[in-house]
Amino acid sequence: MTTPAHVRIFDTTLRDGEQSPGCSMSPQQKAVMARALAELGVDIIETGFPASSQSDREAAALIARDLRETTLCVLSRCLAGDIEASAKALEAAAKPRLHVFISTSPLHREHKLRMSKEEVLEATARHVTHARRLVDDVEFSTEDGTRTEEDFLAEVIGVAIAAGASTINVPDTLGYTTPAEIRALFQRLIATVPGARNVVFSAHCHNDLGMAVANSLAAIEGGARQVECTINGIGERAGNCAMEELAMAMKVRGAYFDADTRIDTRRLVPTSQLLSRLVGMPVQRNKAIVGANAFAHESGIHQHGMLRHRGTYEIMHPEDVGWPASQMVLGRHSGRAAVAHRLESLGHALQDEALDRVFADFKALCETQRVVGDDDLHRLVRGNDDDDGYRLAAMTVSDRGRRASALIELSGPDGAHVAESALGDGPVDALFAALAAATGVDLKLESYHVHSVGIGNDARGEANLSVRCEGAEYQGTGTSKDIIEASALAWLDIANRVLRTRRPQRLSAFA
Ligand SMILES: CC(=O)SCCNC(=O)CCNC(=O)[C@H](O)C(C)(C)COP(=O)(O)OP(=O)(O)OC[C@H]1O[C@@H](n2cnc3c(N)ncnc32)[C@H](O)[C@@H]1OP(=O)(O)O
Ligand SMILES: CC(C)C(=O)C(=O)O
Repeated sequence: MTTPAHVRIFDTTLRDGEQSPGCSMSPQQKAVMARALAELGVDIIETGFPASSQSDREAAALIARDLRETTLCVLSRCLAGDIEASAKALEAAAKPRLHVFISTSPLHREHKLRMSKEEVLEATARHVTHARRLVDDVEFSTEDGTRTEEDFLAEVIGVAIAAGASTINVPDTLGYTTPAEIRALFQRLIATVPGARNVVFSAHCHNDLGMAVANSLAAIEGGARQVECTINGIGERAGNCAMEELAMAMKVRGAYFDADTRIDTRRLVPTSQLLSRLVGMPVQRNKAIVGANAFAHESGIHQHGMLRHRGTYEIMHPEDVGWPASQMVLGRHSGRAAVAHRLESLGHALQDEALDRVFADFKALCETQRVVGDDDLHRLVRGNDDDDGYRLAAMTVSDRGRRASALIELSGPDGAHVAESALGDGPVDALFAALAAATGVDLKLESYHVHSVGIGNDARGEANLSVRCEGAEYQGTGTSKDIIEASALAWLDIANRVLRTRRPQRLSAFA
């Protein structure tokens, strides 16, 4: 048995990731993120581009004081001023790396740099040599390398190695290559460039065609022993190779790649969530590994399989990436097995006709409600002898003046009416405050989206809320021609469920 090759994880969330529009971080935010990345087990952290801003210089210094075990890297163009600014920013680092890059492709040479091949070769030799005089560990990148003539790419890399670079990064800057191409490119470069076997080859793949992770894995197959990636795949345009996906692919398919990383995969979800909070960019629910749906199962056939053996529909354990557990979400696609299982775990061991009746009611409820929660199931077991909670009777929302105001009237559970008004920072804020005052339910809003469903005259606004209340998470939906009313209905959808959970549960007629 061979020992799996170690692939270094070079995290560029704080440099290329930060180039994602709207994702700039302050030096303090970067320091928090850098610590999380070190705890995650990354080998190298690229903290920024010192020549570009005071913030990047401060971040490099702040992180250098804090992290003594991780290699800290900063980026520079082939310009003496950039390299000097980078070396200065790295002064406090225990393990500094200076990263120098230049474009090599014909398009970039001609239109961007306006340099000939000879000038690119000369700049590479001069600036890598300069960087090496200041810092021992120098990485060199051939920007747009995968769109470069291969013989010229090999020549530039040879010059960089001769000048002292110990890591050679070949970026797929535009996310243009394919797995087969990049695998073969790395194999040929490593086999033919003089000195290539004495340095570490690195891949830096962008996601313009959605292939960044596949291309990075293929580069590893081709001999790359460093991969540059970001948390949540953030980065320029469609982003960079997503570290969580790469690390889990290498863990789950370890035998196939015969290579591993030092990533503590149980920290992937917390680190992803930290970044999402720091840059204010939510992770899409269906994102592999770290998306909220990555281990959630809704359809009956899958839930039935999962109940028999989780391996039927899961290739990894949610706990291994930092989620507490898999989720069985009950909705329109769920079947009897999952509903019966959930009912049983709630103390309602129903069978035969009793289960048939509750399951039929469950399916009917799913026609109007996307997700059916435990309180809904309790209610279905009891039969619909209960009231349906608060209903919206009237609503006036005004956004004139300095603060918005809302006046709402609800018909209450016992037929009584309740009216409340409130001010807020905007119409929805005022509306939710009035609803909270009227129902006595305090919902902590986590996300709020409104979108249109249907087309033409049939179009309606659908509001989706995610909230926390009394230690539990809830999702609510409301639909109306008026998006403010849809928001009120979504809010009441949740509040009524919260109120039901507060009532003592009556014994099930069927249990
Ligand atoms: C693929 C990548 O991710 S590359 C890294 C991208 N990151 C950044 O751009 C960091 C943020 N950038 C900045 O703050 C600014 O662009 C700065 C400070 C770097 C430069 O600002 P400015 O001096 O105003 O230049 P500007 O951004 O307009 O143009 C870039 C210049 O760098 C030159 N350049 C680009 N890459 C390189 C390189 N690798 N080596 C040498 N020069 C380069 C361009 O040719 C252009 O030069 P010119 O002004 O003489 O035509
Ligand atoms: C500068 C290099 C490493 C880069 O970010 C790219 O080419 O995408």
